Amino acid sequence: MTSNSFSSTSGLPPTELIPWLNAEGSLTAILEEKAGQPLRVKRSFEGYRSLTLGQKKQLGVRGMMLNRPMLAWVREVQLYGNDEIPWVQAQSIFPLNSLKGQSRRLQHLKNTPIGYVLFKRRRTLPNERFISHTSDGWQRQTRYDWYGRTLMISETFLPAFLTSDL
Ligand SMILES: C=C(O[C@@H]1C=C(C(=O)O)C=C[C@H]1O)C(=O)O
Repeated sequence: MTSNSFSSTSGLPPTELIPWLNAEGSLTAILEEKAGQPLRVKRSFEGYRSLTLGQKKQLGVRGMMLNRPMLAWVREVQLYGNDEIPWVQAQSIFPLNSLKGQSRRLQHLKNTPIGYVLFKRRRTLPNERFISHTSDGWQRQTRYDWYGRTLMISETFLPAFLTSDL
């Protein structure tokens, strides 16, 4: 179940981007289909960070917990299709309590796309999605419920994505 809310100062996204912003399931899978080759992932950051108030709210944190410091594992990447310049930049936030048991492997992905793990057994996952326009491009922020663990993935479609043959 996805509820999409468009919030932007410059009206609606370009028509050709809307199916990508709304796509259910793994973005990796449809980017690879478009590229005709495996997605290349370049990591720019991976490690523990203290969450901002905004990030805590996006993760659904409420009440007193909002005022407490909250650590999460954060991964920031650029995703490459069949171009020399990146199509998407992404940030994934895993609150520590979402990194128990099996999901600890999400901290050791290296250049494997998260999508390979998240959508390994299920084509789609329950989620709530927010779409907005940022200075880097149109962005979708998805809060996933992954077997009871909450994680937040933001994906921004960079200008190169729009100029590639859609
Ligand atoms: C979350 C997915 O994985 C993709 C891969 C990412 C990564 O490896 O860090 C981040 C965001 C996604 O675009 C997906 O396939 O939907």
